[in-house]
Amino acid sequence: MSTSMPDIANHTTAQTEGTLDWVGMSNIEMPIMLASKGESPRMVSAFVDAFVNLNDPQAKGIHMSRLYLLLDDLSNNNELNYQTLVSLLNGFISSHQELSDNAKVVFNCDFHLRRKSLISGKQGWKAYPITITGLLNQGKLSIELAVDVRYSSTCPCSAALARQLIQKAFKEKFSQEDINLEDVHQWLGTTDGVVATPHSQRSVAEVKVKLNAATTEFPITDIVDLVENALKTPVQAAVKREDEQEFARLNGQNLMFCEDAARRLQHAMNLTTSFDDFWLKINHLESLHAHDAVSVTTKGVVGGYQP
Ligand SMILES: Nc1nc2c(ncn2[C@@H]2O[C@H](COP(=O)(O)OP(=O)(O)OP(=O)(O)O)[C@@H](O)[C@H]2O)c(=O)[nH]1
Repeated sequence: MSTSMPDIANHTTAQTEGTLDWVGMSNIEMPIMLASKGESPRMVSAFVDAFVNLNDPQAKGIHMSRLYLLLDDLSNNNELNYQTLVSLLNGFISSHQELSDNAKVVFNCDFHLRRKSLISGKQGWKAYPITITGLLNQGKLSIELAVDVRYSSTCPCSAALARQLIQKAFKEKFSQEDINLEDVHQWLGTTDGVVATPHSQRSVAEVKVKLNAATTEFPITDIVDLVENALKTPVQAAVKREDEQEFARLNGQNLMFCEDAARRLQHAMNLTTSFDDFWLKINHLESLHAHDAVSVTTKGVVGGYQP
């Protein structure tokens, strides 16, 4: 049956000749069983990009269906882990002999983790947007994991300005003679006592790492833990009042410009040897401004990530 069908990709030549860096499909929707370090494999709803290069300047095109079916096989019969990702890339190339020698696959999804509340012992789900990218370029394998971690940042400048107003209100309210501990304590518990509050903002740390050859599992939870421990104020899932109060304390004790957050993370990332390279982008979605405050840094590897 299929022999009588026109096969443009095989039997036609290019109208205009030329090689192409990447040809394939993007945003393929697929459930994927994702394996990651320390977690049981779980089904994620992924958007996948699959590419090979087109080396033959005269060939009409690549065979999209072959890439799709290799992905579909992974989705149906296997789990996505370091080894199956490498096999997939090899399969992309071996299914395109004479046409391609480079392959790339990108998986985008949310990865859900149970996270503990700060004090109350409750737990809740948090979704972390992740991207896993596999690249086979001139035989060289490169696997990258990107994770977005949301947190809260309170502006140190705003905090200092608020403190100044609080000090001023205190001087206006009390004179040397009539300071009474109970009165001051009482007054501090009113909005007149804390006359100004600093602004804080929901913030996003975008982290990309190059996994090194010794890696056998995707270290998603390790990266999330590293970022959240360094920044101290991750957004929360289940929150009772005691958790909210602790969150307020942590915000007050971890005042951060976007530069502070980037340096904290840079320091934490430099302490681990698990990654060949890293790239960080800190986004403070300002509540003072309608624009964001942003900082970017990398490990500084020669020939590695560029800011
Ligand atoms: N290469 C290419 N294929 C496309 C594009 N858009 C849609 N397709 C379709 O992708 C389908 C699959 O192509 P192939 O993988 O070559 O399909 P096939 O010839 O049945 O499969 P093989 O026998 O394995 O070569 C074809 O029906 C193409 O028309 C495009 O922009 N480029």
